[in-house]
Amino acid sequence: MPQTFTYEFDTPVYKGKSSFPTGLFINGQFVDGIDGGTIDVINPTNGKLLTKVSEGSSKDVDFAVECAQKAFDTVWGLNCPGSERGRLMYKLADLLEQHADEVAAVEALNVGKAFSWAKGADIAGTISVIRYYAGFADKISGKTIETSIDKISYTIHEPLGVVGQIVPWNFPLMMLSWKFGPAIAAGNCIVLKPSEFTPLSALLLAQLSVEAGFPPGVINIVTGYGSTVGEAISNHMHIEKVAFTGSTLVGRKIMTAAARSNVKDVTLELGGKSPNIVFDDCDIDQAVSWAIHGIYFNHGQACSASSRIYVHAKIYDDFLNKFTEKAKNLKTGDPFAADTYQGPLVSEQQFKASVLELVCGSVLKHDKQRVMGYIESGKEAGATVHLGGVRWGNEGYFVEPTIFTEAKHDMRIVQEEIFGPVAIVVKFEDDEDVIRQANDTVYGLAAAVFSKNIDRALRTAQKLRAGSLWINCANQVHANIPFGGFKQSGIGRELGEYALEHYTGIKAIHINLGHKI
Ligand SMILES: NC(=O)C1=CN([C@@H]2O[C@H](COP(=O)(O)OP(=O)(O)OC[C@H]3O[C@@H](n4cnc5c(N)ncnc54)[C@H](O)[C@@H]3O)[C@@H](O)[C@H]2O)C=CC1
Ligand code: BAL
Repeated sequence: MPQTFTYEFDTPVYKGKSSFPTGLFINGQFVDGIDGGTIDVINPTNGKLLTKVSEGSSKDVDFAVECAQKAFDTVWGLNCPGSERGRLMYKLADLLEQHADEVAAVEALNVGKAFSWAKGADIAGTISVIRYYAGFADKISGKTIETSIDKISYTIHEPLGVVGQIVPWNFPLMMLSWKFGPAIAAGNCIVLKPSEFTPLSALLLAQLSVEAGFPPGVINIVTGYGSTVGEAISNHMHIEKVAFTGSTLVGRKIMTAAARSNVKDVTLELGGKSPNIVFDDCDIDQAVSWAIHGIYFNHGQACSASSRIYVHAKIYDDFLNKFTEKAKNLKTGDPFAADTYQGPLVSEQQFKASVLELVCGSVLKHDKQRVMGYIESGKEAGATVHLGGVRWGNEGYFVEPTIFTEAKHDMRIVQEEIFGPVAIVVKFEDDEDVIRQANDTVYGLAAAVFSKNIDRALRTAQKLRAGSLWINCANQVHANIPFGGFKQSGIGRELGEYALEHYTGIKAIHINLGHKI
């Protein structure tokens, strides 16, 4: 029998209790992993053990896929009207809303993000995404296609079957919803792996899904490590599609596994190094505020973080002064204090200087930089630490909001994803040259442009190679608007109607009205 995690929150912003099982959620029940191990879940605010969750294995993935397939063949997929799928999804969204404070508190505790952001961004975003796709559940249809007088043709958009979903730790519930929403609305059953660092909110959602009334086997959550559960999902012969959000390194592994196994469909939402171009004719105070949000939201742990800020020489000093002043005043500390803007990074792994990336468990592939490592590399390469650049406090994984200036284009801090509260501010003079610099990375996830001159803003936006383009704003996502990247930032789109295309297969029906052979 799996253990239960019970936590009494007695904080300035939330008082209440949360309690849910910490097992794998398979076929509508919480169960222990077949091999019986557990994973420690650490509180990033103090580095101490919060709880343990069951450690899944490839055998548990096999069992989850079997249960999911059975549900798909009997009570879900084509056997369940879209209106009923939508009803259950709306019910789940309502339950999340009723429990919003509790869910936000669990997310804040496990991830280290401020409770106010967890509630206002993560949980509110999750609810709106589930509602958005619930509305689509009974509106997914094909079309008739004209060919000739003796033929009727039409298409059916069918669910794929069992789909795998691998979720990261930066927005655990929100990234779950981006995958869960379109998959379930379209009639698929899911086998989902949360990050081993942040599994708690997914388990709480699993508990709420029982109350919502989802049939057993439709939603399966297998907690575990990437190298076991994640690989088992991407290699599985009966999983028809895998959706992944995380590092480009793991994205490559997933594509390889998908190709080697059953050529499953793959969508990947990977890294970014998004440029933010601030022209001299912008509203400077607004540009500063958005730039702050662009890079420091979620402590910079966002693939769409506007981490490279290019500022026109004419306003560079003014912008930098204002930006620095605001960054200095972002309150770092306890996620449950009312005025906290940023808490700790999610884990010791993300905080520390470098992580040894192992291939096949033993061969050293490379020494991967993490946030403090990137800060050190920026200093060593000769960039100027204009603000921060150090740990905050003595425990947990806090990093002070940091600004680098005088960075050269080829430095690692300018080219690689840091995934922490680290802004690189660069001066530019020429519009064409800044577009060239902005595009000169392996990533193409997002970009922002600030100008009151609409021609200049749109001309620049046209030339930037990015999946999301923000004009006079930054780091914005919306349930209705597709999100995803060009280049090595990924494949496919999540959110919006576009995401549904990745969860349906198109069947073409030809009806012969008399053509003889
Ligand atoms: N695009 C995004 O939103 C995210 C990007 N990242 C980037 O990745 C960097 C490293 O963070 P990590 O936590 O190490 O990311 P990661 O890519 O290792 O982890 C993301 C998810 O993939 C799983 N995973 C790991 N190895 C796997 C494998 N071989 N097969 C299948 N699934 C696997 C993990 O268990 C987790 O659920 C970050 O510094 C950041 O640059 C990380 C998280 C989210
Ligand atoms: N990974 C999608 C949202 C973000 O990280 O910005």
